Amino acid sequence: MKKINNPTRNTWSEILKRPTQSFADIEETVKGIFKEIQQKGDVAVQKYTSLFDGSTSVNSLVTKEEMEEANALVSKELKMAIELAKNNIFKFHEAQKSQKIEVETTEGVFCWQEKRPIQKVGLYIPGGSAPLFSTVLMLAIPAKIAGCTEIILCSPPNKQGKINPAILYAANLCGVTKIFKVGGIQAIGAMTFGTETIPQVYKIFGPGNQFVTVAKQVATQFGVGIDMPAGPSELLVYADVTCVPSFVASDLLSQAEHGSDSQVVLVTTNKEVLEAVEKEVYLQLEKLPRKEIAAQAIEKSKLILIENEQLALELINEYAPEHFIICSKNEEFFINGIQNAGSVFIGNFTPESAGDYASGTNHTLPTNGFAKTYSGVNLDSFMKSMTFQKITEKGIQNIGKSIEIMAEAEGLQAHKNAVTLRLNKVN
Ligand SMILES: NC(=O)c1ccc[n+]([C@@H]2O[C@H](COP(=O)([O-])OP(=O)(O)OC[C@H]3O[C@@H](n4cnc5c(N)ncnc54)[C@H](O)[C@@H]3O)[C@@H](O)[C@H]2O)c1
Ligand SMILES: N[C@H](CO)Cc1c[nH]c[nH+]1
Ligand SMILES: [Zn+2]
Repeated sequence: MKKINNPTRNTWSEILKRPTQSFADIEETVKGIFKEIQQKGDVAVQKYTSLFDGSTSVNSLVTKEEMEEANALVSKELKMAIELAKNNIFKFHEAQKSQKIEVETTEGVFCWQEKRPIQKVGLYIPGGSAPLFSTVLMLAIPAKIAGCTEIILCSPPNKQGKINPAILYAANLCGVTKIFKVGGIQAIGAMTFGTETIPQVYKIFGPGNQFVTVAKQVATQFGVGIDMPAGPSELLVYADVTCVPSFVASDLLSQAEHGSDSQVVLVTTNKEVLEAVEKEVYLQLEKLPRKEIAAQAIEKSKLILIENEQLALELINEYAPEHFIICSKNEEFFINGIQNAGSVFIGNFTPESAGDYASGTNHTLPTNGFAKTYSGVNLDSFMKSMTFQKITEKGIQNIGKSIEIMAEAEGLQAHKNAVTLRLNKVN
């Protein structure tokens, strides 16, 4: 872990750079694969599934038999754990439903806003390095609550052409319509353009590695919506003397183990805290089954000692972490001051893993600084707001003159006429 002592502000952006490849590094690869998918459909998808995932299976659609097999393979214990998580995620997202907003802005002028589900959605479930069946819950539950009618799912197969049974079990439990054994850039391309087998969708959701994330960003150039860039996991912890160093270390390692390109950062004003956490990280790392992956992320991670809490807060807002843990006696200061973070975890007994699995909040969150502008997945991600208006004769009399004047001032006579004709009728 790299220790950094009181970095000056002009060094922050360099220190806080993410260890992933840039958009430009990957864009051309994505565009090449997308072009082939547009031209050759399933054949191109199969070619890249074989190249990147080593699966030569021809049929990408998961069959009823495969679903039944998966159901039998998932243990009762795991099914019960999934049930608890599902209930909490459902409760939190169901509560995000909002009411129709209706306002009579001027007498006789009625404006209202209502939400409608996005009809066709595609969910991407990562499966390259770990089968993230928890992500199925995070995406399919709000999609169902929103009322999306076509919910398809893509996830990479293993070399035997199979998807992890827990992913299939969770998908079935949450009402996913169709599941396809396709991952990476080729999955995003297939959902963007549609193939003979995989339907085109209106919006693509879900996290993934840097290839998936860039592919989603490129997909927007072809008219598909995306939730947000949700790439390699990140965690920033602010800790003071009230923290438990072993807890902090366990949180840092929890995100480091996602991938060698994960990024974890500790910020503190206390040298002893910094050293105690560092020691704990290396102690715990030794015992992890995914030690090699986590070690690569830890090697690039940062331990930042900073002068005071105000500066710490400014640095954290500049970094805009996907996950932000606050372990401080001044937690209110950080809660009130945090402007840019995907999801915030407060106190010694709130591990980030709780949000990853079962507390109820969504774990599909913006990375790479996108927390400055994007929200994490929530119920509204699966809906659009539509506005409506109805104007009475009295209403057009009340606002018509203003519209005529404004239209004339913009030089748009036809706009003015649309009002004048009506005013002539009612006056
Ligand atoms: N931000 C979030 O909300 C969030 C949530 C969960 C997971 N994640 C992140 O998701 C990621 C999951 O990554 P993963 O790799 O395990 O699974 P993945 O499913 O995202 O990616 C695997 C796919 O990547 C493609 N691929 C691999 N190497 C390639 C190459 N050289 N060129 C082109 N394509 C290639 C393959 O097609 C493969 O199917 C992790 O980085 C994790 O941190 C983020
Ligand atoms: N931490 C990930 C989001 O960055 C989500 C996840 C799923 N499973 C475990 N973790
Ligand atoms: Zn995680």
